[in-house]
Amino acid sequence: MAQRLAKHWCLSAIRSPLQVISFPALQLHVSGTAMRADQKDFENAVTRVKLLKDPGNEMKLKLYALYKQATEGPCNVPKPGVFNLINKAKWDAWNALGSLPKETARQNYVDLVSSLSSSSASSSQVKPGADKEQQGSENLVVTSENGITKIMLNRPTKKNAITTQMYQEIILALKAASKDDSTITVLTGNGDYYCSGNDLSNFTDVLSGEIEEKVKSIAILLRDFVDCFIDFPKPLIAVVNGPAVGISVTLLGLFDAVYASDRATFHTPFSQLGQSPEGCSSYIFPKMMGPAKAKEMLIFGKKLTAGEACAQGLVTEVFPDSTFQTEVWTRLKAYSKLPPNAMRISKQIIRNMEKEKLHAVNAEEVSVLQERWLSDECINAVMNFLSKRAKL
Ligand SMILES: CCCCC/C=C/C(=O)SCCNC(=O)CCNC(=O)[C@H](O)C(C)(C)COP(=O)(O)OP(=O)(O)OC[C@H]1O[C@@H](n2cnc3c(N)ncnc32)[C@H](O)[C@@H]1OP(=O)(O)O
Repeated sequence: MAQRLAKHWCLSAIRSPLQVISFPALQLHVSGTAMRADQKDFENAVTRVKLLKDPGNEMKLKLYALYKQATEGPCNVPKPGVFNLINKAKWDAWNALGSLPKETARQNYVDLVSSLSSSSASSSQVKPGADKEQQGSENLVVTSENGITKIMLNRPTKKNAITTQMYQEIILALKAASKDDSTITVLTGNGDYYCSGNDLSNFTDVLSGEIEEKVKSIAILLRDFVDCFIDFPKPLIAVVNGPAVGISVTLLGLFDAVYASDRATFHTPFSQLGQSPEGCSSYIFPKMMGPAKAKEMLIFGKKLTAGEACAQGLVTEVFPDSTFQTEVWTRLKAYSKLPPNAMRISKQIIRNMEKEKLHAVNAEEVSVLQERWLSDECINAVMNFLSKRAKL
């Protein structure tokens, strides 16, 4: 099964064969190689590359070619047939490296990943300063105004599904918000959905290396991501503008207030996806709503309406969709004027009782999920979702 998935993932790494087939032969010489990359640097780069924002087909081919050259040496496998577009493009890229020594390929690979990492990190850096500051990236818009930092998921055509790049950007945005001069922080979505959860294609863009490594790097990312919510020091409010799925629901237990439109629904289809709960929900949900209701959601995937979620304690208050934004933002503006230190201290005293426990729960949930992601049940469910939408 793992092999079947690897094949599927590798194919989906290059989605547009016509685009890559015209890619010119390349002989890559990245400059700035004063420091020689050792095997450890190379392995780190292989792990890091899986967390990068999609660099595009051209760059993927460069990375692929350098990886092959660094690990196997010059290309000496038969050229794929003319109709095998994807593999032919990959073969061409590798073959174009000629007799480039393995060590140089390894160095070039490490340098290339470093340059991609720094450009992707700088595009999501949060800058201090002006009152209405626009930060983040295309998929995550961060603004700060009138004492409120707003982090908005901005991928409405994909129902705000969270990519690995977005997880990293949210971590950076939360870290910056914890230090900026705003009083409260808000997470919301753009468009008709709040968030459709984890982007299911996060598991598919394997360029090279083992699936197990990819899963390991996503597990580390997930743990860091949830840790940020556990440790966030200021009042954190979710403005749930529409349906919420998966991790966007489970995380709500770590917020200080959850305001929902009456159009919102709350769905955690983990069993359907062959997965298990995260976001500390396995601990918080039973405490919050009682074990019976929590299990209906987390084991059987029962979808709740906003009214039901409010009755279970997951949502603070529900507003009619027609007046949702006006009513909620009026409320938030008033909260943002409360004394910030008092709010932080009150949050701290409540959170500190449980912080250690929450970190332990997070670690345990992630470790279970890491195994789930490699299970037949999970692989089949993800492939099923993606294959229905495949455009190739
Ligand atoms: C760091 C790792 C964390 C791992 C832990 C997290 C776990 C989870 O979050 S589990 C939950 C995962 N999410 C889902 O299973 C939801 C999957 N999506 C759907 O079921 C549906 O798309 C929908 C109910 C959210 C919306 O249905 P509908 O109104 O019919 O709209 P479409 O299905 O046509 O979606 C429009 C567009 O958006 C893409 N999309 C939606 N959700 C996701 C997603 N989670 N991942 C990737 N892509 C998603 C969908 O494919 C459509 O794209 P196009 O076909 O390109 O238009």
